[in-house]
Amino acid sequence: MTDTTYAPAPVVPPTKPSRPVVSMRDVTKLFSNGTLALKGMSLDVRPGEFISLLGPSGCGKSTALRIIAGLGSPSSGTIDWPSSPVNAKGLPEGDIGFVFQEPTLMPWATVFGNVHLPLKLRGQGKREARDAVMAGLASVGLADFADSYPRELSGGMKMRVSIARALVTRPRLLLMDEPFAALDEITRQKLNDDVLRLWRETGITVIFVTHSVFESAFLSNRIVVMRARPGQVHADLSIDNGSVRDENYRTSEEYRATTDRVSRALQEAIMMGAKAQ
Ligand SMILES: Nc1ncnc2c1ncn2[C@@H]1O[C@H](COP(=O)(O)OP(=O)(O)OP(=O)(O)O)[C@@H](O)[C@H]1O
Repeated sequence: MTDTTYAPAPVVPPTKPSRPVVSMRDVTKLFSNGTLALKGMSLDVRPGEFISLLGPSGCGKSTALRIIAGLGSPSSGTIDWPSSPVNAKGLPEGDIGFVFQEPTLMPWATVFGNVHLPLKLRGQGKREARDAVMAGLASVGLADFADSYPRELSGGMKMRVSIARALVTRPRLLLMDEPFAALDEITRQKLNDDVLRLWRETGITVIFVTHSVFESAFLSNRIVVMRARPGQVHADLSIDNGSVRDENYRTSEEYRATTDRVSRALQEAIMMGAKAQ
């Protein structure tokens, strides 16, 4: 008879289920012109996720993002920000950064002035905000351009300023609505790398709207594929493959397999949207 001693089971601390950053429940959006932009959309966004909303034109990606930002309200259903302080209107206060497709910089203000704006609106003068603004500019590689004006910058640099401005208040949630769609491929890849680095360094939660299978598969650990007529969630794909998303990943078999999987889901979504027409 052998005397078998078993190693004690490792003690696994009970994981506290973290509250979602955003919780959408059965959200429908009917615009006054009769367009049903979203129907029955439910989505729980967990802390630290990088989610892409991917889908054909008109499937309601931007509408969903605006509702998540508190910039639009659902016609029915609910939207909650369970982890954020909310103001008297029930909207999350200062906890969400938004980056649009256009950098929307103030042309008359310097790069410093543009990034300072959200802090200025909170009552912080230049001197008080200086460290935060300069740290924000350094995080996007633009510390040397603080005194430049937007007209002196390339498209990619303007977008970097826009990202620094969105992050300067240290929001918990960053919403990005096709931020790189108008940029050339090389600049876009560089900015994809930068966004991933910022996501890793800050632990921020990101929701990223895109039309691009390749961009979504490179960036996200979860892809919500939407379909149109009416806009709704078609598939919710986990892309958490543990791989480091770097230059090697772009040419890896794993990335190719992921883009195939995402492409198939998108094709299905497009076909079902077309049938519904
Ligand atoms: N303010 C509005 N009033 C009326 N209809 C609207 C409004 N905003 C969006 N829509 C419509 O709602 C639907 C969803 O639009 P939305 O912009 O959310 O889609 P999207 O998936 O972001 O599209 P795209 O990829 O082309 O930007 C579309 O049919 C659009 O025309």
